[in-house]
Amino acid sequence: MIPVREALEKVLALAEVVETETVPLQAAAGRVLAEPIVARRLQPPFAASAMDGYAIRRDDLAQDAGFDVIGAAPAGCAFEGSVGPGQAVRIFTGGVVPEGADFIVIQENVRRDGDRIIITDPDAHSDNIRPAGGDFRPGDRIEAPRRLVPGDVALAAAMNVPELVVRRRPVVALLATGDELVMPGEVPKPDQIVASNSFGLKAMFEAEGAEVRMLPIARDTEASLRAAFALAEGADLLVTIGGASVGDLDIVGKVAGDLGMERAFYKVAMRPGKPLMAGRLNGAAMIGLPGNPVSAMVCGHLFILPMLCSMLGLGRAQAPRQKAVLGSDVAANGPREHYMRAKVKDGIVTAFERQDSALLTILADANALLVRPAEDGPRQAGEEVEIVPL
Ligand SMILES: Nc1nc2c(c(=O)[nH]1)N[C@H]1C(S)=C(S)[C@@H](COP(=O)(O)OP(=O)(O)OC[C@H]3O[C@@H](n4cnc5c(N)ncnc54)[C@H](O)[C@@H]3O)O[C@H]1N2
Ligand code: MOO
Repeated sequence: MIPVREALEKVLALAEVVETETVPLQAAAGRVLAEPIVARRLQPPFAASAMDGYAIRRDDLAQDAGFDVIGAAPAGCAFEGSVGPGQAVRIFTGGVVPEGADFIVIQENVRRDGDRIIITDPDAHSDNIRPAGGDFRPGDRIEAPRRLVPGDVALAAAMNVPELVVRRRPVVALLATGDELVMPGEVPKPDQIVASNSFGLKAMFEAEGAEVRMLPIARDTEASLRAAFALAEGADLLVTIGGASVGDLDIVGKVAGDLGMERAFYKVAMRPGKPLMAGRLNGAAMIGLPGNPVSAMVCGHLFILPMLCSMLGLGRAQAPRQKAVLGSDVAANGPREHYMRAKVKDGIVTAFERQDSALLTILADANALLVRPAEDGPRQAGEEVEIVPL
C-alpha cells in the first residue's frame, strides 16, 4: 500500500500530453488552448462613441449652448466631414467619432429643435468616447495553455481569429465489470443491481474535456474481460471499474497482467479507494478503480481528473484543495487517508454521519471531501481542515 501522494505521482507519470487539433470558434468553449491566440486587429479600430447623442467640440460645451446638427454617424456608417465650432453630428453607440469632435453629449442632456440642439445639462464627467485600441492592439495575445471560457471565445472572435489550436480530447475507455450489473432501464434479476459508476464517471470525465467510450459491461470471466479489453484499443486511458479487490472473482488485475500490463502500483492507503490499481497496457494508461460506487467516484476525482488535466497540457497538480473550518467534531483517523463526504457552506464543513462507500445518496448530497490525514487525531469543531471541493 502506498500513500495517496505517491500514487498520484505515479498516475501523473502515466499521463502523456495529447496532440493538438484545430477547431472553429463555435466548438472551442471548454477546450484547452494549445497555441496562443494573437489579435489581428486594433479594437476599437477607431475612436467610437460609447453613447447615443451628439459629437461636438468639448470647448463648446456650456449650459444653453446651441449647435447646428450637420450630419449623422450611426454605427457602421461614418460621417465624412469635420465638426467645427458650434456644430454637432448626430451619433449613435459604436459610431465613428467624426474629425474635429472630441466629446459626445448624451441625448438626454440636450433639447432638439429641428436641426439645432441646445445643451440642457453640460455634464462633463465623461467624454463618452472609447479610444482606438482601448480594448486590444494587433499582436496582443491570449496565452496558452488555458481552458477556454465563453469570454475567451468572444475575445478571439473580436480579434478576428476564426479557428483555434486546442488539445484533442483524451479518449477514455470506460469498462464496468461484474455479473451483478445491468444497464439502467433494464430489469435486473433479484440478485442484480443497476450499473451506476460508469455513468457518473462518464459525466465527470466529459466535464473535464475527455471523450468517453463506454464499453459493454464485462462479466466476471477471463474471456469476457479479455474481449472487453480488446475493445479499448486506441484509447489513451482505459478505466476499469470493479473486480479490483481480493475476492475470487476480482480478476481485473490478473487478466490485465496476463495481457502484459506494466503495473505502477496496486493499493493505496486511502479510504475509500484502497484497491486502486494503475499501470500501462498496450501503450495506453490504465487505471483500475474499485467497484464501490463512492470509491470509484472519489478515485475518479482525486486521480483521473488530475490525469486528464495533465494529458490536456494543463500541468501536473493534485485536485484543488481549500481550507475550511470544522462544523462538528470528528473522531481520530486510522492509518489510511480518509476522504469523508461532507457538506461545506460559508467556509464551514461538516462530514456526513454515514460514510459507507456504497452510499450514492450521500455522495450526491456532498459538495466536498473532508481530508483526514493518516493517523490524524480527533478534531474539534472550529479547527481548520483541508477539503477538496466536488
Ligand atoms: N476481504 C476484503 N474484502 C474487500 C476489501 C478488502 O480489502 N478485503 N476491500 C473492500 C474495498 S475497500 C472495496 S472498495 C471493494 C472493492 O472491490 P472491487 O473493486 O473488487 O469491486 P467489486 O467487488 O466488483 O464491487 C464492489 C461493490 O460495488 C458494486 N459495483 C461494482 N461495479 C459497479 C458499477 N459499475 N456500478 C454500480 N455498482 C458497482 C458491486 O456490486 C459491489 O457491491 O472491496 C471491498 N472488499
Ligand atoms: O476503501 Mo473501499 O474503496 O471502502 O470503498
